[in-house]
Amino acid sequence: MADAKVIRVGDDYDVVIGHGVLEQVPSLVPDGALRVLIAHAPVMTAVAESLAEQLTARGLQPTLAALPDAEAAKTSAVAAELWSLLGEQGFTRSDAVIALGGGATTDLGGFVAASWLRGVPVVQVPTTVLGMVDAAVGGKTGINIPEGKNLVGAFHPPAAVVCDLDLLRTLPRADLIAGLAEVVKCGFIGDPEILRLAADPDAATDVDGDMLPELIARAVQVKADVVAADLKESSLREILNYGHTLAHAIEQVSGFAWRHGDAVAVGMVYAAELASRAGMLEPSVVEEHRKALQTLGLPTAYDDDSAGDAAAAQARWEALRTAMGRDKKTRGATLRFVVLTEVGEPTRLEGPSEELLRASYDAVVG
Ligand SMILES: NC(=O)c1ccc[n+]([C@@H]2O[C@H](COP(=O)([O-])OP(=O)(O)OC[C@H]3O[C@@H](n4cnc5c(N)ncnc54)[C@H](O)[C@@H]3O)[C@@H](O)[C@H]2O)c1
Ligand SMILES: O=C(O)C(=O)C[C@@H](O)[C@H](O)[C@H](O)COP(=O)(O)O
Ligand SMILES: [Zn+2]
Repeated sequence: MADAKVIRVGDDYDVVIGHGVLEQVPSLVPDGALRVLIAHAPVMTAVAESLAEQLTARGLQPTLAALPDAEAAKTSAVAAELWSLLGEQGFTRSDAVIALGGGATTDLGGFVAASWLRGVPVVQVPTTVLGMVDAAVGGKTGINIPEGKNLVGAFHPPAAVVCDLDLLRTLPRADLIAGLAEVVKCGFIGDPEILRLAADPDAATDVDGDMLPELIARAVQVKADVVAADLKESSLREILNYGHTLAHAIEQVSGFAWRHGDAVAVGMVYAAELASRAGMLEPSVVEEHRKALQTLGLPTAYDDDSAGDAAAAQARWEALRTAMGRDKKTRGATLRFVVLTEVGEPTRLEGPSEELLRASYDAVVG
């Protein structure tokens, strides 16, 4: 096994990043656990079974639960099924959950751990780039409801996060690239060196090279520094939500046909357009967003499918505008956006006018 990198989140837990680090998972299950739920993405069944064997060899009692794929896992029905399973199996407060999969799996697994007996330990084992750099780190857990994305959830920091880069070998390229949107986000909000490194798309997407682990580690470091200072998003943590106001609306309105990372890419261009039109950001930095994202193969425009139908286009905008009103940064009727004044300098834009919201949207509609 090549050297693993370990990033500590505050005084709380480690994020282990490297090839072959999956074997560390059993030793990271907190002492005192007897029963361990492995909630996993369907594609991770073989990995989950092998992990279960390792846990059994250590005297633990694993239970496997294959979740529905992707966003279909993040529902109250799936959470309720797992609560029943934990109840049937007699999981106590010293028992633990392992979430093994992409961000949807770690969000759901984390939420079940947060809510079972008001909180049992969770070891997060992300298997997508997005899960490694973002979803599994920082303790935001949650599910979707018909009214919106991530509207129910809890802050529940993990006991450990294990990012085994070997698992990325089977990840479809489109999902790998979507995960890089959150890496680019970290470049724009906190570590501009990421943007320089990510300008080489071949290196950035090579699972066996040195660049992807470097990008993953840098993005985790940005997130670790932020959540260590402001776990519950009283203020600073909002910067991790850069691009997410429109992104979550796009995901919701498309019925989750859009990948989260792809939507975040468009959402960042939208936030940059807003800031530029509000006189807070140089237009050249808006173009820098488009270039950084397009270089990696990420979308920078939203195709609203209205094909010249003005009424359909207006209805789509209204649906997105309603969904943006449910963003967690909104206060009362006031929309609040994370925007930049320059690369690496995030701030907030509060209560932009409807005209500004719409003009910036028109600038990102493909
Ligand atoms: N809690 C947070 O802080 C946070 C941060 C960012 C994103 N998120 C959430 O994360 C979710 C997006 O995560 P995602 O992009 O990982 O999507 P995902 O979990 O839906 O996974 C994408 C696809 O990849 C498949 N997959 C996962 N790992 C694989 C592997 N190693 N090989 C082959 N296929 C694999 C999955 O089965 C799925 O079909 C969204 O729900 C988003 O809201 C949460
Ligand atoms: O960790 C955070 O804080 C983030 O905002 C990270 C985001 O990338 C992530 O998508 C998060 O789930 C969004 O949270 P929400 O509070 O807007 O639902
Ligand atoms: Zn995100």
